[in-house]
Amino acid sequence: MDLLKVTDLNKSYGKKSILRNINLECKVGEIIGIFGRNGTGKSTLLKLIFGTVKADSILIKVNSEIISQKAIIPSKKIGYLPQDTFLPKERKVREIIPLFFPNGDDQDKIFYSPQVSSFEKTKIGKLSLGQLRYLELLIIGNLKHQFLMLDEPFSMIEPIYKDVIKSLLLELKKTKGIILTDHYYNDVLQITDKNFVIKDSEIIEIIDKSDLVKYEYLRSNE
Ligand SMILES: Nc1ncnc2c1ncn2[C@@H]1O[C@H](COP(=O)(O)OP(=O)(O)OP(=O)(O)O)[C@@H](O)[C@H]1O
Repeated sequence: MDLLKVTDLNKSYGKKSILRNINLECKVGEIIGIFGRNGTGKSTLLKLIFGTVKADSILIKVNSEIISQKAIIPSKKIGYLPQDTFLPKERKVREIIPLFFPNGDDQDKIFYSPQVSSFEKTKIGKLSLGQLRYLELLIIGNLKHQFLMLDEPFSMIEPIYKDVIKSLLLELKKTKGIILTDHYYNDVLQITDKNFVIKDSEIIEIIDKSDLVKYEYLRSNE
């Protein structure tokens, strides 16, 4: 199984240490959840692994191959779902899909995915937040990357689409490794294989929800 290994990751902004001595691994077939209070560095961690924020130090390996931060995007080994939408509002869904997938078979995979026929004629700007996030995940998830960094895939999503997105992520993990962060911890914990919390710039593996209380992400274990 392919393995993404991040070691010796350090990031500061000015004198403020955001992430210190972070080591993290993700295998194809795994979904890893990252928790942490606002501003603890979750988005920064994903951007560092995707290469769009420069680290003070970082070693990224896919299997035995070392990949510099600059080489990550061209390598097409790691995909990234940003917190904010990246699709143009004025275009219809069915116009967008061929822009990402020139090949007809690849396009069909998206067009025939659950729910897509119900909104393929809609403009991106008119989609519900759930439809939009699901479409973004379908696009990112069907590109060829072995690993995906997903920043808040469930944020503001209505329950029906949360379930559609969870099913999609469980399907994607059969062929990819996924690292995601989201404050919707119950949804995250339902689909993850391993979980971590970032606290005081360090990353700590957690076993269950009670650890989220222990590390002061949650107030009580409800
Ligand atoms: N370009 C930047 N310059 C200076 N500080 C920054 C910059 N980007 C992020 N930060 C700081 O780094 C810290 C981590 O930010 P980050 O967005 O990674 O947090 P987060 O854990 O994803 O938060 P949230 O849960 O609110 O999304 C914050 O204190 C933020 O203010």
